[in-house]
Amino acid sequence: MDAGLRVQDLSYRYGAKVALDAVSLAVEPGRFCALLGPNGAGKSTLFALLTGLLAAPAGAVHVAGHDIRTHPTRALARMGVVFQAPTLDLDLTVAQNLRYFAALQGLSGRAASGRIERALDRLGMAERANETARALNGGHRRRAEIARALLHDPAVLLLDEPTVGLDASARAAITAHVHQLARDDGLTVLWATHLVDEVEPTDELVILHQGRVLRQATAGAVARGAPLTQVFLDLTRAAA
Ligand SMILES: Nc1ncnc2c1ncn2[C@@H]1O[C@H](COP(=O)(O)OP(=O)(O)OP(=O)(O)O)[C@@H](O)[C@H]1O
Repeated sequence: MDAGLRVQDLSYRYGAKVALDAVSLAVEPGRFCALLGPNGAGKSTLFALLTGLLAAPAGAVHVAGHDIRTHPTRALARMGVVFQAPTLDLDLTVAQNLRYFAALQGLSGRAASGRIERALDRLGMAERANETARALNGGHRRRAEIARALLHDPAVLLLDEPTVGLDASARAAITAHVHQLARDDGLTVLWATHLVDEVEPTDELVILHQGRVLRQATAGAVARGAPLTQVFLDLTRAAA
């Protein structure tokens, strides 16, 4: 079974506004793919299509081999999602937040406890399980959300600008954790961002601008020895 993520010729428009124009990309298991685009590039629209919140009139999405259009339940069962807007209940503890989500997935009792423990451990959050979400800093809240997205053991993890609003050290820690999840656990990761410093040279890189894919290769191959920030600015300016 193909555990990766495949997007083929995906297009979407809001009225007359074209938000995505024939976008294709593929991410293999164990790979971290940065979807890099300036504001308005179409990243959130792409995420909405990948998660079934919007339906694409054209194109196809396969999650771990399952077509989101014909087998949405199977496709979504293999996907973990961290949306841009925070969604923890601040009055609950970290563990309670995760237990609530586990219950929605049909997991309870010892099975849920084991998964919660493992997921928190993967994000370096085990010792914070009994703190309320409100007591956590922004970085730890984000890590709790990522742990929650891993509870049902997805093959594909989508994160939509997960470091928005975090300070530099929290950003670096979260970016490193998610790279490690791809590398060590074989997760397929799609990480949307407009911040070039979150991309490592060996990452897959998809540069999205005004709904179109401008480049797709490893970050090192896209940069070709130049600073990636400059390459990104030059590409998006030239296509403006
Ligand atoms: N509901 C909507 N109605 C009309 N246009 C929309 C709507 N949502 C998004 N757009 C437009 O579609 C394009 C893509 O927007 P989208 O939010 O997907 O980009 P983004 O890359 O996620 O941007 P950001 O980084 O600012 O979140 C933009 O030009 C945006 O103005």
